[in-house]
Order: sequence, then structure tokens, then C-alpha cells
Amino acid sequence: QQVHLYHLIRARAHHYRSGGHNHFLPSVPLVYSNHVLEALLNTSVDLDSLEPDSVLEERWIKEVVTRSGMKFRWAKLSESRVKPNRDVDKKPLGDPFLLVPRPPVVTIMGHVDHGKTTLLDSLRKSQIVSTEAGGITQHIGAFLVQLPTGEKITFLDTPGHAAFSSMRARGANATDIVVLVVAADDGVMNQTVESIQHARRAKVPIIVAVNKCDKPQSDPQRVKQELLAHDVVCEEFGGDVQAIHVSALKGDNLLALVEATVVLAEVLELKAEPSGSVEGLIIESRTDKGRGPVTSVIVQRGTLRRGCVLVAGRSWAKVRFLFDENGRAVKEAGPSAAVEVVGWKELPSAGEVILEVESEQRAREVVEWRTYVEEQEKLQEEQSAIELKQTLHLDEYKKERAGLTHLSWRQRKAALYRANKTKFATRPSERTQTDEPKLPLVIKGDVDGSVETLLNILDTYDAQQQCELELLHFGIGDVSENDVNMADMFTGSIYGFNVAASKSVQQLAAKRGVSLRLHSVIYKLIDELKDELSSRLPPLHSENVVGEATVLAMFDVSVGKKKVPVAGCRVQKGQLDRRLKFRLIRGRDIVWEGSLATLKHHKDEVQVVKSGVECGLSADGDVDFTSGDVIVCFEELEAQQVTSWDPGF
Ligand SMILES: Nc1nc2c(ncn2[C@@H]2O[C@H](COP(=O)(O)OP(=O)(O)OP(=O)(O)O)[C@@H](O)[C@H]2O)c(=O)[nH]1
Repeated sequence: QQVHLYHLIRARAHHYRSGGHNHFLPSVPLVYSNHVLEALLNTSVDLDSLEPDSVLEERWIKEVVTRSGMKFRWAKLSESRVKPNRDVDKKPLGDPFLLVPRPPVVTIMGHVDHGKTTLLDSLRKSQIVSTEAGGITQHIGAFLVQLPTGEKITFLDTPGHAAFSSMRARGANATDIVVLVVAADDGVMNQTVESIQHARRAKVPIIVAVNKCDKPQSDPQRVKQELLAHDVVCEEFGGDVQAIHVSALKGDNLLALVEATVVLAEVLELKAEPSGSVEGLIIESRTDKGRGPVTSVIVQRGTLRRGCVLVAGRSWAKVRFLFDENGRAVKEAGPSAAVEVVGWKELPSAGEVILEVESEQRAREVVEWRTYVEEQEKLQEEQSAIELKQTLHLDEYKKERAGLTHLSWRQRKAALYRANKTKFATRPSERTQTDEPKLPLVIKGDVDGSVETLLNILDTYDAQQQCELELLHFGIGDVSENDVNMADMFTGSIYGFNVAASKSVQQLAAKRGVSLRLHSVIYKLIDELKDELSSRLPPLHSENVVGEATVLAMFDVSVGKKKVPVAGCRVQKGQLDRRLKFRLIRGRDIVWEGSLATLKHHKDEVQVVKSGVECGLSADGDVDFTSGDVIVCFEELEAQQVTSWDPGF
């Protein structure tokens, strides 16, 4: 629509530029008039009355614009002036004397099923976690471990490299140390190597947790040797990487792992300024029914307190409450602490950087500036997209004109008008339906991080020669009726991660035949998605030849008043099976293909005739057999294609 409006306005501008003559069509190429006609389709303009020299009137443009739900205003291009930058930036590092040691922030990574979640659970349940006695820990994306000696560690509890990379994609990094979990009974696998690469790219040191050491078949030594091939050199091989043998399941040696982390943190000399403006990173964000937009935040600098004014992305907050992982309201959170922050005006995204500003007015100013910058960027993008489309249309126009030159202008207009009218008359769902396999998707997740993780995984999908994946909509929260309507309109499916669907939504989906899949384990969701992608691929057809016979002689047999040609044959290879398909080959040509009407051995009608046996057969259809013809019996096989997509899960 935008393109059409663009052409409409371009056409008008062209008219002005060309000296204000009241004719647009002769001086405006057909490519414009094609789209101008399309834009004018549902307006009060009588298209049949349009002539090559018709005037594109300003009131028509206004009508098209207002009917599109937009406001109409002529703008002078020279009006655009550059606004002064009102953004807020990270402050340079302060006086080194003001820096104090801070706890490390640790991410657990590793191959699927090597025990990341079990390790996090065991750490959370262990004595060393600072849980209130009998208290229930809440999921806020991170938790604190405190050693009897007083040292603290913050563990991010969203395992996996997908979450890590979505944060890195924004150029932010909350992690100081990566604990690489490798199962001692499985060794170094794909995602172990990927995790090493992620850590390396982020310049974050590794501690190896050799897990599942309780298993009899475990071989920790082998793990450490395999790691050598990826330049992870453990201490016993003369390197500086600590490797701790643990059993996440039994809780064995977890203290040693935590102590090793503290030792590494000391070497890293992690420090931060506890005073001054707050800086941090959002690790999760979600909308809470009672409390509105809530984020989990890792503080990286300064001390976060109630009343602080924060900016993150295009949202700001005056901090109303801070909660720790025990759901306890806290007054403040210093460097490396993870807290839930309540008080956001809108929901910022995970991975966004948090910066403190001096006042609410300043926060509004920053958000306004960032919104302005984003709009400008979008406009730029749209402009480029429009220009690209325009070039494509120009090519189309040239081709169209080449094919239409023999027509008068009136005939050409009618042809284009008809083509556009049919395009408009079809519903979007029908319009998008093609023979190409396609899977339109609606993705819903509980928190921003999980949706982002899913989107990152979908990014790895390459639709070449496969089923096209079309993302209709994604968002946070339970599956809604709107999601079902959207999926229904485009014959798509809904995938939810850690979200629910109310009974009425489920009933609606069932009624409309919309597949609704809810999961709480990412790789299961991906497995199901792969299955669905595979199911939308056309089946692969193949043939299996089961027998061959040669025609020895022909007879005509009377069936009622009709004479039916019958071939007397000998089966040379395999067998002939009446229920399968047959092909008659003469020389190199296929003369006929189809089913048999009869297959007889002597006088008896039979299902199967084996190799070496003679038989008589007639075709279901008109066929003249000749001696020397070859009859091939074959079965048609149909196999489901399987998508070759491997997201590495
Ligand atoms: N024997 C034994 N089994 C373990 C140990 N740690 C984890 N497991 C088992 O290994 C399986 C996978 O563990 P998870 O913690 O789910 O592995 P994960 O790496 O988080 O897997 P994803 O979340 O799928 O990436 C589970 O059945 C665990 O019970 C261990 O130390 N010893």
C-alpha cells in the first residue's frame, strides 16, 4: 500500500515538476499509472472515466491516504532538520581507588543433556545458596551462591549458548566466567565446541565441570584430553584451565567447583564502583499480572535503589520495588547482584543496557531521542525497500509494455485494471496460498529471553529447496484468540514456550483446525517443528520394479459382445502382481501404463504369477499387445521427506 501511495504522490510531484501542466499520464510512465490505478481502485474515482490525459487530483490522493488510515500533510523536504543528540551514554571508568571487588557472574554452558539444568538445580538446592530457610526461590534469571567464607557468586540460570548469544548480539555481556559442563560418559560434543567458541569470542575464561562422574562408564581423563584439541588446556596438562570432577545429580564436589570459580574470580580481579550512576543489563523481562512490566537485572556498576530513574532501550523506570530471588523486597543491589525491578513504563527487552539518569524528565528526553532515531532508521529502511521495489516494478513494466505494445492505451489500462481487480478480490490467505510448501508460524514465549532464543534458532533455518518458514507474529504471553485467528488466516501453526492457552482459546484452535503446540523444553519444541516442516514437504515418489514378463502371443477373448485383447506371457523375472501397476514397453518406448483387468493362469483368475510361469493378461484400457513386448510390474512408493534443518539442538 505504501508503495502505491508512494507512486501516487510521485506521480503528482512529477506533474508539478514538469511545469504544472494538468496532465500526468503522458509524462508518467505506465509503471506509475499501474500502481496509481491500483491505489484508486476502492475510491470514489470512476476509473472508467480516466483517460491518458486525466488529471491526478489532490482530493483523490487525500482520499487514498485517509482511507489507508493515515493523515495527509504536504511536507517540504527541506524542513527536515537535524535534532541535537539527547542520548545518555555509559560513563568512562572512574577513579581506580573507588573500585571495590565484586562477585563474578557465571553462565553455565555445554552440550545438550550434559547436565546444565541439573547442575543449576543442585547448586540452587545446595546449602551454599543464600535461600531463606524454607523459602521458595523464584525464577528471576539468576541466583546467588555464598560460600561459608563469605565469597559470593551470581549464577545466570538460563543455560545454553542461545541465551548467551542473544545477549552478545546486542553487544552486551553480563558474564565473567563460563562453567563448561562436559559429561564424562559422552565427552566433547558439537555444542561443547560451540560453547568454547562463544566464550572465546566474548573473551570470557572457562572452568570445566566434568559431570556425571558417578556413572561407571565415565572417563574424565578422556574429556580433558579431548578438550586439548580445542585449545582448552587443563592444569594437569600444564595449562591454566581448572577442571573439576562433579556429579550434578548427586551433588558431589559442587563446593570444589564453586571454590574454583572464586579462585578464578580473584585472578580476574573483578572490580566495580559501588557509587555513582547505575549501569546494568536486563537478563529477562516479562509482564506480571499484578505488577506490570518486570525485569530481572544484573547490576554492573553503582548501587541500584528504590527511586532510581533508569533508561533501557526505549523504556524508562522510576524504581518502585526491588526483589531478590527469594521474592524478598530489598532496599538496594550492588555490583554483580541480580534483582527484579518493578516500575517500568513499558517493557524493555532482555539484553538491553540499563543506565541511570538524574531525573524523570531526562529519562523521557532520552527515550524520546531514541524513539526518534529508531523512526529515522526505519524510514531509511523503508525508503530503500521502496526504491528496490520501484526498480523491480520498472523491470516488470518494461516487460509488460513489451508485451502490450500492440494494444491501445485504453486496452492496456483495462488489462492492468482487470489484473489488479482480481488481485484485490482475493482474501490474503488465499492470496498467499501457493504450491510452494510453506509453514506460517506464530511464536509465543513466557519471557523476552525465551522468545529471542527461539527466534535465534529460527534464524538458522535455511529454506532453500525446502518448506518456507514464515514468521507471522511473535510475542510474550499466553496464546490468545488473536494468535489463533492469525494462524487460521494463513493456515499456520502456533508454538508456545512456557506459556498456556485458555480453554476457550484451545477450543477455538480445535474448531478452526489450527495446530497449537505448547512446550516447556526447547529441543522438544524444535523437534516437533522439524516434524511439522517435514510433513509440509511433498512426498518423494519412487518405483520398485517387482517383475518382468515377455509377450509370447496375442488372443482376442469375447467378453459379452466385446472382444478384449489378451496377451499370453511368460514371467522372466520376479513376479506379476495384479494389484500393482503395469507398464508395456515396446523397443524403447513406453506404450501403456496402468492396471490390469485380468490375470489368469490357465483358466483361473490369480493375484500373483511367479517367474518361469506362463499367464494371460488383459489391460484395464485399450492396448494392442505385440509379441516381443515387455511387461513390467512395479509398485509406486511414497516416502515422507525429512527436513535437513539442523539447528544444533
Ligand atoms: N548419572 C548422572 N546423571 C546426570 C548427571 N547430571 C545430569 N544427569 C542426567 O542427565 C540428563 C540430562 O540432564 P540435564 O540437566 O537436563 O541436561 P541439560 O544439559 O540441562 O540438557 P538441556 O537442557 O536439554 O540442554 C538428565 O536425565 C539428568 O538426570 C550426573 O551428574 N550424573
